[in-house]
Amino acid sequence: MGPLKKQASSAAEISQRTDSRFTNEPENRSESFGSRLLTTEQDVFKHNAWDHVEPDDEYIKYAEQQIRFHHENPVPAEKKELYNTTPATFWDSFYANNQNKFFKDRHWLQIEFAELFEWTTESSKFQIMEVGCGAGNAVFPLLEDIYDPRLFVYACDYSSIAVDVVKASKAYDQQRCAAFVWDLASTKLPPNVAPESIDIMLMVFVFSALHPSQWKQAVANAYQLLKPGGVLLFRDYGRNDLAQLRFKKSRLLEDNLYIRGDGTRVYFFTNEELAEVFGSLFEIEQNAIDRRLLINRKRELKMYRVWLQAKFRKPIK
Ligand SMILES: C[S@@+](CC[C@H](N)C(=O)[O-])C[C@H]1O[C@@H](n2cnc3c(N)ncnc32)[C@H](O)[C@@H]1O
Repeated sequence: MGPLKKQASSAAEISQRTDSRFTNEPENRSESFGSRLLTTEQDVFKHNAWDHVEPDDEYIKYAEQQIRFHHENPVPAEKKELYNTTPATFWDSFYANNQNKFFKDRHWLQIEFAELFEWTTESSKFQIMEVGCGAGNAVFPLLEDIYDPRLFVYACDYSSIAVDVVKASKAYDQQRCAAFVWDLASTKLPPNVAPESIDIMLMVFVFSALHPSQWKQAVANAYQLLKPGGVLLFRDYGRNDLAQLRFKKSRLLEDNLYIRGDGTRVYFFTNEELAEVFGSLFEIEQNAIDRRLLINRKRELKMYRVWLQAKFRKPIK
């Protein structure tokens, strides 16, 4: 029997999945990756956004120019260590300032990651774990949308303030979820989660906060926590996303790794990198680019957003 769930959101509800500084996630999406297609270039300034548009030559030139500029103006050498030694403290300050007011709820999960809602299990439990849960913008919609008593959700983050925010929510129910501090790049697994016990792991805009030297450990941790046959659902920034190109000087830490104004790190991935990093342990079920062209109609400006979405399955031994 599948989980008891609230039915797929209405168009109005889906349109609530609006932008945030981090994601600019598509609005009004009723199917995977959106469906407003630009068929003739003459139409481009008729709407605010188009799906699946490849960048034009002008943008490609702009991208190359910006990346060159970033390399000519990196983070000053003496500051690099600060950002890499205690990255969680910057997220702590972020949540101390913003609490749960920053991110929008991730209601698009029902469309992009239907696995979260369509499971069947013979066992008495179905366990979902979100790593980098932030203020709970994925966890709480999941708990609300899936009523099944067999569901248990682990929500962890390396920012203890984020975890406090989750625990302080009225929707936090200890019978149905557990929030705790854990660093995805740690060499130790979380003591309260049994190895090979997780059915689905969710990583939404968290992998980009790691330093590339931490990727291998993070992937190994995810692999160890997932059940054989379990799946890791991934969404994060893609290479040459507008958020990358817009960085000013003194923000580039390393190739494609930047420091935001608030000190948090962000990396911009390619599909090839994901295939290399996850493919060594996981079967790749999806490794897709979600592109969206945003239009400033008044200024006739084109802005390209790029996200990567992937599904990595732990093989059954
Ligand atoms: C951009 S926010 C996304 C939050 C949430 N996933 C969402 O979509 O609303 C990234 C989150 O990942 C957390 N994070 C970054 N690196 C982490 C790590 N190594 N281990 C655990 N959490 C981490 C940050 O503290 C932050 O809460």
